Amino acid sequence: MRFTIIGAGNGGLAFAAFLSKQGYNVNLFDKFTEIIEPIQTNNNKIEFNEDKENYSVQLDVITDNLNESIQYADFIFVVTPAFIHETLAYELASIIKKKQIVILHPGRTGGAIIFKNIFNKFNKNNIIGETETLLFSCRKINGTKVKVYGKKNYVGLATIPSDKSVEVTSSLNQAIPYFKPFENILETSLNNMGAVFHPAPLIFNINRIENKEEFKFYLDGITPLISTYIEKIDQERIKVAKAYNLEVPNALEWLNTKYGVKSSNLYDSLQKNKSYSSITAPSTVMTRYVLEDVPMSLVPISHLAKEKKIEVPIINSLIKFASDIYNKDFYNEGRNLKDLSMYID
Ligand SMILES: NC(=O)C1=CN([C@@H]2O[C@H](COP(=O)(O)OP(=O)(O)OC[C@H]3O[C@@H](n4cnc5c(N)ncnc54)[C@H](OP(=O)(O)O)[C@@H]3O)[C@@H](O)[C@H]2O)C=CC1
Ligand SMILES: O=C(CO)[C@H](O)[C@H](O)COP(=O)(O)O
Repeated sequence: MRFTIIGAGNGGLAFAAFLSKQGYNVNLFDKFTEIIEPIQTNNNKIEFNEDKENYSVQLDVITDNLNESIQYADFIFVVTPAFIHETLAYELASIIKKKQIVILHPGRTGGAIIFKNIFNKFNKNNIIGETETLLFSCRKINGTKVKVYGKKNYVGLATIPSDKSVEVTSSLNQAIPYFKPFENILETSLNNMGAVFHPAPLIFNINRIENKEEFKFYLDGITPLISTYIEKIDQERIKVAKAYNLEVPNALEWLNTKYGVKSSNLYDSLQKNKSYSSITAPSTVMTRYVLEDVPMSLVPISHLAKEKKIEVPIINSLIKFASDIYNKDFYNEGRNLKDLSMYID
């Protein structure tokens, strides 16, 4: 199996190193010269660190040429914030080859639909998959090194068409044995925990971020009251999932299955999650925690609710609040997933 990874950021570097270590052929693409240059000048070598495991690998190709990067790939992993999915889908649609499989790590809410609709315009029938979240909790600590704070026990993966989820997951698991087939992309999309964990704490701590205060996002940024608010967002997400006949875990259960954290309440569980203990708050308010997770996560969840006439007042008020603070119209700029029903057979 040959892999192309799009996005040499935190997750892209982690996947590239993980796969290269096992001898897989990996091409890494990023559009920004300043991102790829440090790796090129390091002789294509990147470093992976997780706990006591530390290794260095040499990538086959690192490039800012998308066409070159995908030439021989069986799997194309998109490991970027969801706000560039649409642009990327157009770029890929014109050059992708038959049988190449695209996997979004993650799709956030509805990423695979965005890709599928754009690929359809180009008469491309490639399988598109999306995961519920990124396998790794990780950060690049310099231009060539990634630190992995934790790996989920497993990550749900679904494809369009949905009857390919099992086959794609089992192929991928030969290389990365952490994926579990989900029913369809509605299940991955409604298990999007970024929607639950990211925007609210970010907004409630925005003054600290503007003041350049360094603090731990999950440990210090989520206090008991903020945690209670997060649970309300989570309850609305679960209500929406129920309207689509889907049972999704609540945030507490999710932390337990993904990270093995055991606790009776969400605040305590977030505090106890070792994978979260080192994650610092973003250094700027222009962060994916809002710019990705409001328009690409909360907004499509809100649209899914509207479709089923489900009330999600807290999610809607958070979208409005974030829009007012950021002086944007996230609701209208975000994903609306009006074609969803075509893809959840
Ligand atoms: N990192 C983590 O622990 C987790 C991440 N995720 C999700 O995984 C996905 C990937 O995350 P992560 O790897 O951390 O993302 P990064 O922020 O590291 O971004 C990945 C790559 O995309 C590039 N990028 C960012 N913005 C743009 C843009 N506007 N145009 C073109 N390229 C851009 C980045 O470049 P640049 O560096 O210049 O911004 C970077 O090279 C996201 O959806 C995220 O929410 C989910 C759970 C955990
Ligand atoms: O458990 C997760 C939800 O997707 C992430 O791993 C967690 O949110 C940490 O990653 P980040 O804060 O970088 O998104």
